[in-house]
Amino acid sequence: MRRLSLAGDGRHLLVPLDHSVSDGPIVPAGKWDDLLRALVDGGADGIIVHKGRARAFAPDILRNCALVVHLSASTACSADVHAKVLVADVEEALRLGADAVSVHVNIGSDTEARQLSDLGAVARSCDAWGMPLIAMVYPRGPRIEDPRDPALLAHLANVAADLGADMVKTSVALPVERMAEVVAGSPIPVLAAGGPPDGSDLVEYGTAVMATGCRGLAVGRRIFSVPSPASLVARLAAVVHGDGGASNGMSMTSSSTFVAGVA
Ligand SMILES: O=C(CO)COP(=O)(O)O
Ligand SMILES: N[C@@H](CC=O)C(=O)O
Repeated sequence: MRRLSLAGDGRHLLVPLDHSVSDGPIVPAGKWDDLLRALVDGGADGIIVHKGRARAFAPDILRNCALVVHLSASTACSADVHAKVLVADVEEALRLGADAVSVHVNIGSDTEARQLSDLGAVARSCDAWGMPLIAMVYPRGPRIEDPRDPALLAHLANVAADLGADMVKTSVALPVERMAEVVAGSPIPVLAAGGPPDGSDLVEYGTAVMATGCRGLAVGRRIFSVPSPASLVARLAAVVHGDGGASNGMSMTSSSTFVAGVA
């Protein structure tokens, strides 16, 4: 777990890059190494990728940035986009040099039961190998009325903890201040997933989220779609690791037609 926090303060700035499976290319194929270098230079604590992608970049590119191998997948083309399935296992992640693995569970989806079973099985394997497990547990599907409800999100954090995850990554409550209730109800550290739902300033949002007691941020498209990811990551890393970040005002304009938007 220490490898997931460069400052050793138990806080984490993770950059999920699993969108290439769910939604399509996030940057041109030839730009992946540049993106990774920018994230590392900016001070990201870790990246989250699928197994094939982890094989595709130079092993030394991450230096002391942690590698989290994501074990779940679904695509936007699916009849049920919320039906995540396991596409890799802990042993494969170990062979790739992963510092942790992540599993995605959509609570409230039609396939929730199978996804919970998958999380339990991966947790068992993580326990056997001493592999840290991040559970991405989201309220998504036909039975979810308010995906930003703090009580619901606290329930999800407990699902993650009780099934054996070391950290839970989930949606942020609205209003953001009420994320403190989720954190207070969670036996394990909570990572806030995604950027502000209204598309507002990411650094200000991250500051407000960290103030609720979240142990870190996991932000993908609001980072990889800006022209200068390194400087944005540096500002977010400062927020996460404690000095509150530099001044706001960086352009959040998307640089391309690749995956963009907010969670
Ligand atoms: O956690 C995430 C993907 O795994 C969040 O990604 P975004 O920040 O792009 O919404
Ligand atoms: N983990 C996310 C991927 C990017 O948004 C998801 O599958 O929904």
